[in-house]
Amino acid sequence: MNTQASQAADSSQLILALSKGRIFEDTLPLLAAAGITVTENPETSRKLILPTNDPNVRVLIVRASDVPTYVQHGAADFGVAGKDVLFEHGGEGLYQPIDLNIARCRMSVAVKAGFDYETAVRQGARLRVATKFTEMARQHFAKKGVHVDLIKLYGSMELAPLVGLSDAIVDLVSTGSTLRANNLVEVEEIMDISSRLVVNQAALKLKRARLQPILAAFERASAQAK
Ligand SMILES: Nc1ncnc2c1ncn2[C@@H]1O[C@H](COP(=O)(O)OP(=O)(O)OP(=O)(O)O)[C@@H](O)[C@H]1O
Ligand SMILES: O=P(O)(O)OC[C@H]1O[C@H](OP(=O)(O)OP(=O)(O)O)[C@H](O)[C@@H]1O
Repeated sequence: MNTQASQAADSSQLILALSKGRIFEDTLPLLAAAGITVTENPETSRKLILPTNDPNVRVLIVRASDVPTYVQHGAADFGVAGKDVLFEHGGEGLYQPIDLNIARCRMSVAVKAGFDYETAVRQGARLRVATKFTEMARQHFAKKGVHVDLIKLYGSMELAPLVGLSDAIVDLVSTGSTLRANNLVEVEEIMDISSRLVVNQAALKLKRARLQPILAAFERASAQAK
């Protein structure tokens, strides 16, 4: 077992997986409610394992889409991940007790202004859809009975319809300003998105005494923030 995984396996140690940016920022107040302060800032530190005020609690800084993988394999005991990321991962090996109501947005279909999406769908056209969220898109269009060719991208999805790579995109929308700035319009909302706490199923049993007060504090703090 590697060092991180063996740290996670030590029942006195708790390892939390977080991504930099909005999830890290929005999780800080929840950690504070559990009496935990992260003592280094991932925006300025190059460290990937951050200490906290509690010598038994450490934070792993990972890509947002990698959080479920670290927790599933027990390299982290718990983590915070968006519903979008969990949907793509599938949730295997993860206990998902709490919707933290942070990083709220929605998953939507968007097209270039002027593209008649409704007519294309009604006429049974085969649509080219660019997205990072291929599982979400696959299920959405299968449910609607729309034939699609999915084009996997890893970011800047908004560009695809502008340069003729796709007819539509499936992406996250919050204020809508990225769509507006790129002359795109939202034509369908697929689902509301927020982030959830995810816990390794073995850690939940073996470290229940350590985890339970933290889960309870997260639950109280996220309910207050609603
Ligand atoms: N504009 C937004 N407003 C609110 N929440 C958002 C927004 N965009 C994404 N999110 C949520 O925050 C999560 C983390 O987003 P973030 O931008 O930090 O990671 P990412 O760059 O999409 O992931 P990766 O690094 O794995 O490609 C997303 O999975 C989603 O649930
Ligand atoms: O509706 P808005 O408020 O404009 O937010 C939507 C944007 O937010 C996300 O990108 P993000 O800011 O996370 O950038 P990234 O995809 O490069 O990480 C998403 O992929 C959209 O591009």
